[in-house]
Amino acid sequence: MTTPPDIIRAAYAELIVTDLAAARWFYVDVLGLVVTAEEPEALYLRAFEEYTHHSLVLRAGPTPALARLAYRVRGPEQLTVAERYFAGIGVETRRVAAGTTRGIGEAVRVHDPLGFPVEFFYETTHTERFTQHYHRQPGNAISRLDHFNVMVPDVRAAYDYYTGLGFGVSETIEDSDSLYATWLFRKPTVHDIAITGGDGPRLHHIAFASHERHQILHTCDVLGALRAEHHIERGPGRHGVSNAFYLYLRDPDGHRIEIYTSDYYTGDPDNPTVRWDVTDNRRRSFWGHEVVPSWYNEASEVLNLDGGPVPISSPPVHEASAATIGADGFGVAGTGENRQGFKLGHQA
Ligand SMILES: O=C1C=CC(S(=O)(=O)O)=CC1(O)O
Ligand SMILES: [Fe+2]
Repeated sequence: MTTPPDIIRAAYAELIVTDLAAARWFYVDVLGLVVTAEEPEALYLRAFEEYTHHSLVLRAGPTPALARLAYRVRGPEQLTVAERYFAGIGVETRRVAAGTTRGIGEAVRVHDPLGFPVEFFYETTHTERFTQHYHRQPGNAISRLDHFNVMVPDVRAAYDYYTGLGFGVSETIEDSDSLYATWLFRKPTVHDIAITGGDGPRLHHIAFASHERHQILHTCDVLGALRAEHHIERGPGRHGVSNAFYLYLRDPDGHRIEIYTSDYYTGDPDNPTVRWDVTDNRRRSFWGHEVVPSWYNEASEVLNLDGGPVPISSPPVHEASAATIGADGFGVAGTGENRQGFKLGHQA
């Protein structure tokens, strides 16, 4: 196998939204993201600390979906490295010209082994960093994109794929015979990508980071004041995994967005992996709050490199799921066509 591309970090995502005006209200008016560029069918948004052209593209389309996850690589020469690596593992690989996405240079796009549309790029149009433009920043100012979270039927296969790309493993949720979830990084924080077990390939969420917990709490107050509290899905709260203070929102199309702060540094080569037992009810919510079932079973479809939907498959039903355990939040009673609803794990 050839050398993998030198990935720096999770850099941007492109989401398909069915009502661009409604999405603009959510991401710009409510969350305060900065509009770098605006077209009749697309918005290019960035957070206050970012100087690359965008970290989120919202593109109008018929069905809500993830069009692309994009990682920035360390230099233009890494595009050829990426082409060779992904061709070597036998996945569809395409080089696209500069400007295929506004503000992004030449890039390599792949339909990765997990079924996700992923882009690797280096060149990007620089924009003004608004880090100290406090006069522009709302009370819930978001600083930067932090990570992607993807839902896949085979967590172990995703773990192997991403560690093969040179990602470090910061945390896991596991028991003696299963890996339920894992968090992997290239930048020296807890993760650039998290893997959640479930029907997939689907996008679980895109996460942005704020500097302060009060900025996250302000988003909750803003949504309450606007009578838009239904956009709050889970939290605010403190994660066990990552230690971050979190809030999960659903945008007008149902895409999940996390706002997150206070995780930790992982940049030393001997950074230890934190392994959570799946029955530890503090793993997802450190204060023991139950996780709402929608967080475990709803996620966004993904598109292939031609913009068509990618078929979804289900994970094998874990024998432990037949019991009511904290098997990562819920067990699925029964099997096959007898699958019942979901059982929430017992909160010890
Ligand atoms: O960013 C994250 C950090 C922690 C968690 S969890 O709910 O604590 O597992 C979920 C998450 O992947 O969104
Ligand atoms: Fe997250």
